[in-house]
Amino acid sequence: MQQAEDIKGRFASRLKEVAEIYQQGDSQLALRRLMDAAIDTANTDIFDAVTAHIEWLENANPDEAQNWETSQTLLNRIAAAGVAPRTTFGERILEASGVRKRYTSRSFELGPVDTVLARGEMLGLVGENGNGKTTLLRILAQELSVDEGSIEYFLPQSGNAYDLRSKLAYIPQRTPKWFGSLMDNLKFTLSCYGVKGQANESYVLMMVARMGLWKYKNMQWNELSSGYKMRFELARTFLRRPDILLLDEPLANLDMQAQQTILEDLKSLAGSLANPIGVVLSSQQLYEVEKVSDRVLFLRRGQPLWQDQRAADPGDVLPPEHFIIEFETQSPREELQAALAKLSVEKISFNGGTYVAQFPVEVTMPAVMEVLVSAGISLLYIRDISKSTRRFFVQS
Ligand SMILES: Nc1ncnc2c1ncn2[C@@H]1O[C@H](COP(=O)(O)OP(=O)(O)OP(=O)(O)O)[C@@H](O)[C@H]1O
Repeated sequence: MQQAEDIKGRFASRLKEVAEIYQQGDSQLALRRLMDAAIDTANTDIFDAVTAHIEWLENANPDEAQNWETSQTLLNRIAAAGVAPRTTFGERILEASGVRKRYTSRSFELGPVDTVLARGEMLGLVGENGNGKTTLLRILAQELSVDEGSIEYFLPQSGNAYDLRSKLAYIPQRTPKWFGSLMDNLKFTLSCYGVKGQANESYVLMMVARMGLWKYKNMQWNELSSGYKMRFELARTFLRRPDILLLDEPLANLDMQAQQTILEDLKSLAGSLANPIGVVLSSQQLYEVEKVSDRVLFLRRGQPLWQDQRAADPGDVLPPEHFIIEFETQSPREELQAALAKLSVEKISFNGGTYVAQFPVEVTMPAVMEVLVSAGISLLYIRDISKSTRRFFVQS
């Protein structure tokens, strides 16, 4: 009961947030958030109203005021329809303990990996090529067996291996080619779950709109770019309503803008109020993944390093022990060392074109900037990586 009241309150505040985003003038983002709320209603009349709105936006090219007026009516309808939660946000759905896998032919060993995943949570798996990300994802997807350790899934009605597999969605790095139109493929997927007729059409169109595929709905596989192929895979996967989504390098071949949009979309779809899911995604795009993930696991030569190595539970985030920056400069190294010595620099290393400097934890970015500027050192780039798993990349 308490949970239902809580979700009602959160739904209302999400709708309020959408209205605020419209008023701030970011109508693209507002529309995506409006669609997330619409999907949470699980109401096909609402889906039809939203897709009619998308069609109108495409054809009528309204100004901001007209757009806001019709969007507001839609928001009121979504508020009246309400949210129908199917699962509980935040409950633990996966627990891996002491997972190990060996490939003796390559003398590669993964693990031991211990981790947990909750509904609505995103776990980022980062590391350079060949460090075991795909192996771990495939183990979590039940595609590979473990040599040691165990994985427990806490999912309803997943008593046998087939039921469990239907609740886990794994999107590999290279997805297979499909035939026919994008729309027909999505309709077929949904019909396999027993959704037929008008309800099928309404739900698929809603998902097509949400994933930014509206203009591409009649296109075929070879007419879509890598980014839109990934969007199609995500649409198809979300129609299956998995409990756990495992994605291998979904950002590969995408430009920066497309990477950001996919990550934000994943985050908000995972955090759905009606149907929150757990997401694990692997990537080499460390900063982008860190921005949206609740936790990050860094893999180096199969060994897991958590964002916070001192935490008893991988979910805990403790304050950093050092202040660490990464930067680029063309100034001489001696000048740099002399300037940073004023802040009791503990370590300076040069790694792949960038410097990394470690200081006592009380040092701040403005203090660093001040000593560098007064020593006449010009910077090409600077970033605080005290909390980032980037510090593991540079310590190897
Ligand atoms: N089926 C297999 N048999 C033997 N060795 C394998 C197998 N699959 C992967 N490996 C090896 O295990 C190591 C980890 O590979 P994995 O694909 O898990 O890493 P990754 O971090 O996902 O890298 P990538 O992004 O390149 O896939 C690599 O050395 C790889 O060559």
